Amino acid sequence: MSSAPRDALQFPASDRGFLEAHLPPQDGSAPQSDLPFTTLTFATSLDSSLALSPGARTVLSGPQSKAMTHYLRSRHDGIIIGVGTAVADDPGLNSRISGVGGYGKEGLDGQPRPVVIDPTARWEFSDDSKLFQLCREGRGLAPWIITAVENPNAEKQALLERLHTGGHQVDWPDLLVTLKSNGLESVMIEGGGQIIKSLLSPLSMSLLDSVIITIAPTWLGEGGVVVSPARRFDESGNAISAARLKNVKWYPFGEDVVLCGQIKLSG
Ligand SMILES: NC(=O)C1=CN([C@@H]2O[C@H](COP(=O)(O)OP(=O)(O)OC[C@H]3O[C@@H](n4cnc5c(N)ncnc54)[C@H](OP(=O)(O)O)[C@@H]3O)[C@@H](O)[C@H]2O)C=CC1
Ligand SMILES: Nc1nc(O)c(N)c(N[C@@H]2O[C@H](COP(=O)(O)O)[C@@H](O)[C@H]2O)n1
Repeated sequence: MSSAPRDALQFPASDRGFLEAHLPPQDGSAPQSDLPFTTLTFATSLDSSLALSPGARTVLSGPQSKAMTHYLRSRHDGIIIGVGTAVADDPGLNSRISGVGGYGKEGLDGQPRPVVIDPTARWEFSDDSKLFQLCREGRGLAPWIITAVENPNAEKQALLERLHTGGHQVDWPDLLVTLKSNGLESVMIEGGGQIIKSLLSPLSMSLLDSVIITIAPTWLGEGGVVVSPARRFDESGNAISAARLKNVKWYPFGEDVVLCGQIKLSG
């Protein structure tokens, strides 16, 4: 066993139990599907903001819920973010839980595959980008980038055309099926605001198996990156809620509260 890097996080077994019902099953009991087990997870303020402004990396999670997020990362095969998040945060997107590959264990076992949705290839990554540093240091997997490149080969072009349904909107079912067929049995989607809004649309929300949200006891104030799905209306034109959770459980976690549930699809 190699020694754990200094940024290794502890997430004790006593804290793991409550999450189990909300995570991809480990015992092979997942139903047969072309889709991966998909978890939407992010941290929000009391005024539903993910960050102080679109370009600002903002700490919301306290130490325990941050460790929880890293544990969630170790329990999924992939992490999806939008290019806005990649540009704003220069994120690492690895799991820094002690005992995971690269963190006290040889190899990269338990490390999720970072997947960046970047339709116009505007993320200007370099050797210094955190994702690439971690990969070189054996502490994370190399990212996959879902993009439209200028001169793709025929196979890649066909894939991109299938995934993009017009504008820059990814076709979520196609993307998820493609990720599963490339070996990702489970994915967690971290954000940011636009990606979450798109997933919570009526056409996409049924793709979510689990929702795990950290709520931090702070208001970020006006101008934040707000999570607010598009308004929905009933047949009479009256506004109805855009999305709602069922089977809800709340867990106090340090100063934060972690909300777990599933998307309620009807009623
Ligand atoms: N607190 C938390 O847990 C988290 C916070 N964040 C924060 O969120 C902020 C970033 O959020 P935001 O600015 O909304 O950016 P996003 O990460 O949501 O990325 C937005 C971009 O992704 C592309 N995109 C969005 N939706 C789709 C879609 N349906 N199909 C295809 N491409 C799509 C578009 O790229 P293009 O315009 O090029 O077409 C869009 O501009 C950052 O400040 C980050 O810190 C992020 C994750 C988690
Ligand atoms: N769970 C959670 N809590 C917060 O307070 C956050 N700001 C985020 N952000 C997400 O984590 C990414 C950064 O990850 P690394 O620490 O660099 O690995 C960031 O890009 C968001 O996706 N999440």
